[in-house]
Formats: sequence, C-alpha cells, structure tokens
Amino acid sequence: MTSNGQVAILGAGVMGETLLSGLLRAGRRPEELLITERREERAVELRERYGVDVVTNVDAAAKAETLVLVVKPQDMPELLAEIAPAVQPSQTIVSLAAGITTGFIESRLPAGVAVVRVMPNTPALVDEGMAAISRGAHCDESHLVLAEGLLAATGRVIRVPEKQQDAVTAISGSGPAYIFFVVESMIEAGVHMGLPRSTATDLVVQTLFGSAKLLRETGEHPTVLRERVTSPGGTTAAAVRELEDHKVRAAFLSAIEAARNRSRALAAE
Ligand SMILES: NC(=O)C1=CN([C@@H]2O[C@H](COP(=O)(O)OP(=O)(O)OC[C@H]3O[C@@H](n4cnc5c(N)ncnc54)[C@H](O)[C@@H]3O)[C@@H](O)[C@H]2O)C=CC1
Ligand SMILES: O=C(O)[C@@H]1CCC=N1
Repeated sequence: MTSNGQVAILGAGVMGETLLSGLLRAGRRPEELLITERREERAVELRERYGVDVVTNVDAAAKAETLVLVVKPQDMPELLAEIAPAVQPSQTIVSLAAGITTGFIESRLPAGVAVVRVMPNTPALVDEGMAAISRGAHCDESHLVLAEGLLAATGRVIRVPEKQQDAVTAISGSGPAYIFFVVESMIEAGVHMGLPRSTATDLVVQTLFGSAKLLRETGEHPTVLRERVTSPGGTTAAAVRELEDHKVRAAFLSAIEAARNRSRALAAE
C-alpha cells in the first residue's frame, strides 16, 4: 500500500454506488477510486458508467489507503476474512454496514487498524444525505476527518458516540423509507378522492419539500408549525384527530424501536 490517497469501495450496490457517484460529483477523479463487486454484470455496468477500475477485494485491500466496506451486514464476516491478510494497520477502514460494531471489525483485522463506523442514508444520491460517524478504538482525529471528507461529498455529517449508532440507524438510516411510506399513503388518499395520480404526486412531493425547508430554515418546533396549520374546528384538526385515534404516533415509536432492535441484533448474527 502506498500513500496514494486511493479510496476503494468494497461492495457496489445501492449505497456503494451512491457514495461512488457522490465522490465523483465532488471532484474526485476516477483514478483515485476503486470498486469491488461480487456480481459480475453489476461490476461491468458500474465500470462503464463511471470509468472506475473494478478489482478484487484482495487487490483493493493491498492498494488503497482507505477501504470503505459497503456489503450487507450478513456478508461482512466473509469480506473481512478475505481482506484481513492484505490489510495493514496504516490503512483506514470505513464501514457503512448497519449493526456491525467497530469492535467486531477490529477483532477480524490486523491489530491496531483504525475503523470508522458510518450510518449514511439514500438522499446522499442527491447530495442531501445525513451521515453519522463514530470512532473505533484505534482512530485519531485524522481518521475521523478523512471519513468526514468522504461523506461530506454527499451531504451532512455529524459525529456520535458508537453506542448511539443503533438509534441513528433507526432514525436517519431507515428514515427515508418511513417518509416514502407516508408519501405513498398521501398519494393514495388523493387518488381515492378522485385526483389524477400525477396531480396527487405533485401536491404531496412539493408539500414534503416545503415542509422540510420550513423546519430547517425557521428552526421552529414541529408542534408549533403544525399548530399554525391547524385552524380551530378546521380540516387539519379533523385529520389529526383521526391520526391520534389510529395511534399513528405510537406506531412510529414502535416501528423505530423495532429498527433499533434489529440493528442491535444484526451485530449478534
Ligand atoms: N440502502 C440503504 O438505505 C442503506 C444501507 N446501509 C448499509 O449499506 C450496506 C449495503 O447496503 P445496500 O447497498 O443497500 O445493499 P446492496 O445489496 O444493494 O449492496 C451490497 C453489494 O455488495 C456486494 N457484495 C456482497 N458481498 C461482497 C463481497 N464479498 N465482495 C464484493 N461485493 C460484495 C453485493 O453483490 C451487492 O452489490 C449494508 O450494510 C447496509 O446496512 C446503510 C445505510 C442506508
Ligand atoms: O434496512 C437496512 O438494514 C439498511 C440500514 C439502514 C437503511 N437500510
């Protein structure tokens, strides 16, 4: 391994491609990046689309300064076993896998290697990602800054203690799926009431975007913003009462706790 600044993305599925495309948009050259991918046709597709070299996991581990692990948690033990003989303690390992602890990764790689755990999310594809990073036992400031530099290519990055990562995974990692679920439901309601699907979709997507912007730009508490929409005896009050009657708030709490518990369980599997 040389000090070549090269970044290898090991596992180029949804998240691997999201990071890859973000790094290229942010100005990294294809020669600075390597990818590995088990599915041959996927590897060919990405090489053609982005002009990056596709190599084996062992070659990536032997060459790149930074190894970004983006396989499913279940595939992590096999990947770590494969790269362990080639990894050197001077490299930085950045893991995006849900539930997998830095301790688990450290225990399978040469002693002393720096591991950064990251929880990203898919809005990174449009440079509006939210990523949280945590340090492993052998990280110093330079490793965290390196990981922040990678993730900042696709959105915001914050630092959290690793013990918060399961909750982070449940909130911002899985979060886009809950929002899309709400969006689907609102579009469906519009269609039930006779709106063309395209009109309902336009209305819902812009309402979501505007509401997110209102939250971020005013910094107001969501309850205050909701109360401003809710006229006494009006339409919103009628709708919110139904949501409360159907225990939607409790359902969100349970759903997000289930995601947190699943993240914890993945580490043990
Ligand atoms: N999709 C999402 O919204 C998020 C995913 N993550 C994490 O990112 C990781 C990847 O998730 P996705 O990209 O959604 O999964 P994915 O299944 O789309 O991508 C994983 C890729 O790794 C490849 N792969 C598996 N084993 C390999 C090996 N040994 N060598 C080379 N390639 C290998 C697979 O062929 C696949 O293309 C997971 O650990 C997940 O927890 C984290 C946050 C959000
Ligand atoms: O569903 C999952 O397990 C991954 C982690 C966060 C979002 N997707």
